[in-house]
Amino acid sequence: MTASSVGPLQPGGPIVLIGAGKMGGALLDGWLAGGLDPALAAVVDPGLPPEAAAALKSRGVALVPDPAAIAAPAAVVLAVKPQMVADALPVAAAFMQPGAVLVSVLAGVTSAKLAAGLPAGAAVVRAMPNTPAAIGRGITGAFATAGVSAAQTALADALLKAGGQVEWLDDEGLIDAVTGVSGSGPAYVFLLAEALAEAGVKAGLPAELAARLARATVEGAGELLRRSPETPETLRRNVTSPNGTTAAALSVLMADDGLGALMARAVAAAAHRSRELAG
Ligand SMILES: NC(=O)C1=CN([C@@H]2O[C@H](COP(=O)(O)OP(=O)(O)OC[C@H]3O[C@@H](n4cnc5c(N)ncnc54)[C@H](O)[C@@H]3O)[C@@H](O)[C@H]2O)C=CC1
Ligand SMILES: O=C(O)[C@@H]1CCC=N1
Repeated sequence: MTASSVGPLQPGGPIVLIGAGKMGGALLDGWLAGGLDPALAAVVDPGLPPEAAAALKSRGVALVPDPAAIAAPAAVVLAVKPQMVADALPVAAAFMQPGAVLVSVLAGVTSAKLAAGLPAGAAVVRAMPNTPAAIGRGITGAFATAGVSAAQTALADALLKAGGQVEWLDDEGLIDAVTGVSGSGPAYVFLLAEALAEAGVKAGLPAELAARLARATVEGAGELLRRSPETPETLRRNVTSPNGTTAAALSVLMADDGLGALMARAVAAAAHRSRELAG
């Protein structure tokens, strides 16, 4: 498993996005911000709110219900809910002309299940991004099936990298754990901000002040982690005076039944659900 190299976003043909909700929309934003010609982006999403559809059109992105309207797509990106895959996969299949690569971001839906609904021999990449992709700060785990060419892998890499870092996986089975760590992970961090604010209220702070303190603390710690060469452990130790206040808090959080055990259970539950969604 290696981090991929940086490559320019040169699709060499239209990119069809099926499902432009939170994740698909974040990816599309990344492609456009990364310089993708809007004329090369097409969206299929019958459920898009009118204002979202109008915003796409005003950016020059076509809403395309008809596969015949798109000549030789380079990639078809599938970003509907896993529960909608039976409806959306035939739509994707209709756009999958020879040479196109399907990139799926669906949690739990295996490449074998995707391939079974596509033209024989279709190239499939299974990916698990996360919502910080909306600001180019996401991280994606991706797996390319055997039929994906080097050029198609490079295109998928460039499309996913528009949302941040990409880690290519040698084993599709790792995607369930990737989902538990980074796919779902932003929610854990947002929950930390919520829980810290609630704890502040319980400790006597006004709610709005507690929310501001908690939010800025999560933001600041995340940014420090980003900019510092130090490990999370060293940064944690830097906060912790011997026998001080942080040590008192960490004796709770790092107890045997503390955050480590809780996080392990949470990630295992997400990975288990990902395997369940695979059916
Ligand atoms: N939201 C997240 O943090 C992440 C989501 N994912 C995956 O991304 C996928 C989408 O999730 P969200 O964006 O959160 O959901 P969402 O509900 O925001 O977006 C799904 C979109 O698909 C559209 N859609 C439904 N049926 C369709 C069809 N037959 N044809 C075309 N479009 C159709 C809906 O109108 C909607 O706009 C899921 O499979 C999820 O597992 C992956 C990583 C992170
Ligand atoms: O909750 C979910 O199922 C999706 C996949 C990872 C993040 N959101």
